[in-house]
Amino acid sequence: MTKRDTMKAPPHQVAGHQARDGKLGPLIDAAGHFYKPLQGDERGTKEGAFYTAFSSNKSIPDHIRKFFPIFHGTQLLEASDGSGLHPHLVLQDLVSSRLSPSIMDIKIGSRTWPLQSPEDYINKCLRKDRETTSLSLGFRISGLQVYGSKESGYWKPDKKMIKRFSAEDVRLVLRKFVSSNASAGSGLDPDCCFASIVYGGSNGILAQLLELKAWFEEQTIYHFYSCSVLLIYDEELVLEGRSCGVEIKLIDFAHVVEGNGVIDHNFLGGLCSLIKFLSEVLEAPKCCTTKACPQVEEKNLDK
Ligand SMILES: O=P(O)(O)O[C@@H]1[C@@H](OP(=O)(O)O)[C@H](OP(=O)(O)O)[C@H](O)[C@H](OP(=O)(O)O)[C@H]1OP(=O)(O)O
Ligand SMILES: Nc1ncnc2c1ncn2[C@@H]1O[C@H](COP(=O)(O)OP(=O)(O)O)[C@@H](O)[C@H]1O
Repeated sequence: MTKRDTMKAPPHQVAGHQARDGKLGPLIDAAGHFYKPLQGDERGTKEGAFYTAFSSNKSIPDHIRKFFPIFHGTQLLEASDGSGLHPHLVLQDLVSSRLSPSIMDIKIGSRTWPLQSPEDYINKCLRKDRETTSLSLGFRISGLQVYGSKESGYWKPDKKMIKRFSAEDVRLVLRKFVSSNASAGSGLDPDCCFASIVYGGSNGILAQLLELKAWFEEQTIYHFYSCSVLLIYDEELVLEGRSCGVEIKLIDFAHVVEGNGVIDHNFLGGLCSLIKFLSEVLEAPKCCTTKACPQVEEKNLDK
């Protein structure tokens, strides 16, 4: 059996290029590695160069480094599209240790392209920024899945639907992401059962985003265009009242450029906006009364 035979497309990928229908996309192995193929043109090289420089940059504090996937170098592997050997970034698989992960990919920044990009690329990105909430909110949802139950599986809206999300849809989806009744086509008002444990608390997503924001208020090394924050939690752990599986991670560094002593206002602005939206969910949680959230209540009573 070759190494490629033991690999598969990531079952929990929520956005980006996918290894299906003979296309080039990421692969995972059973040892917890996520292999991202270097994209053609200069994007792959740029992302590889970013990971290499970032990994050895001593000025990155550990409490910030933990928000980035661990980088294990590059490897030549049989590509998912059958085109033969292709260089892949070997990254930490951020979700392999989870049973039923709920994940959201949020592309940060009202501008997703660096100033020095070619004109046709700028036009393409500008169109997407205008058609989505990037320009109006400073971020856009690129993909998501929310775990429902063994029976209902995941709510994973398709790409076309996600691209049409308005600001109001984003508000709703951020509530659904932490609700126990967020299944497909569910017309129910999201119960936000998990909001306080996933978004709130000292280890929750808001606290982590604020830690990241504090770094962005100071760091002038990099400007992160078209980079995403992944929000990840595992309902199994949250139902046990544990916030340890709640994480944010930054991914997608194909368009990172040098900061040259200037604050990354574009990323920082998007981050502040996202923080505001999540705070609003917590301020009006409409949840976790005994009635609305029996599962959490039962577990807590058992303790
Ligand atoms: O190729 P497309 O049109 O699917 O665009 C990709 C984007 O998909 P989208 O349609 O915006 O959801 C894709 O976005 P997501 O990761 O899916 O949010 C990336 O922006 C990708 O850019 P790169 O790999 O970072 O250079 C984008 O690839 P490039 O446009 O840079 O080739
Ligand atoms: N290290 C990782 N571990 C697990 N999943 C990942 C990792 N990196 C990316 N992903 C998944 O792949 C998707 C696309 O990743 P991304 O790096 O943005 O690729 P692309 O450049 O094709 O847009 C993300 O939305 C996420 O679901």
